[in-house]
Amino acid sequence: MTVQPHICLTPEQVSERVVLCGEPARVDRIAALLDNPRLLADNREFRSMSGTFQGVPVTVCSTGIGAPSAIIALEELRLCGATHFVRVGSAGALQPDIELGELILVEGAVRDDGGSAAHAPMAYPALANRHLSNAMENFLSSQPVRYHSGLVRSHDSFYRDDEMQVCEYWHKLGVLGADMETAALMTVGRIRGLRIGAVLNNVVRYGNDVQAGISDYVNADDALMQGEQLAIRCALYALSDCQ
Ligand SMILES: O=P(O)(O)O[C@H]1O[C@H](CO)[C@@H](O)[C@H]1O
Ligand SMILES: O=c1cc[nH]c(=O)[nH]1
Repeated sequence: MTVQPHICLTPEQVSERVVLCGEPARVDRIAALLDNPRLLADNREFRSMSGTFQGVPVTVCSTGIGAPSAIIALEELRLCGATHFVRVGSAGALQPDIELGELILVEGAVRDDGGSAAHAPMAYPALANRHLSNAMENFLSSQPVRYHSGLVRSHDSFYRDDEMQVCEYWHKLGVLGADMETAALMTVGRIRGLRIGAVLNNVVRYGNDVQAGISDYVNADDALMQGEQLAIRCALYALSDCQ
């Protein structure tokens, strides 16, 4: 029985289907939608719970902020037998028509992070698994909400001196939003033969203050929490439905 060093889990505890999120507290909110939820481990940024959704065993694990810890979680969960992963994350919009609490279904990610670069040259794409994406699209198109599908940019820092110019650059190229882990998960996941999808909740309007937006999310603003709940349901339906 090998216990993985960071997530502190064994293969006996981990399901094939996993929901990933950055924030440890979000693990509890995701597990609240599972039957028979139970805490598995809580070490550093890696909090994990398990349960079932519509009869399908699901593990939920937080990855912390940024590519390095996301890759650690992904690799250790893979070594425990996980195969299908959906990231339920938050993002800042890079387009003005994306409202707070609206979701971005990620087709692929710009690899502007350092973690994925440690695993593959930059010419290698970061793409979502089409089965998981189709399942998420089926779910979202059945809901009375607006959502967006396309590219996001994964980065390593909000606090660059040229942050505004960087956002404008990717905005002009039609990228929908920014997060910090999706590109690394999709790159490393693809190399390892895993299925990776991502659905991101917009917590910052394009051009608005990132720190204020993230603070509203931390303070459980209503629209942002509704977006999160929808993203969680979307991920769980896709994981329980997808081959
Ligand atoms: O809300 P999570 O899933 O952590 O995602 C986003 O929020 C964090 C930054 O505030 C980064 O991890 C970014 O990717
Ligand atoms: O603007 C934002 C908000 C959340 N996460 C990001 O990476 N960027």
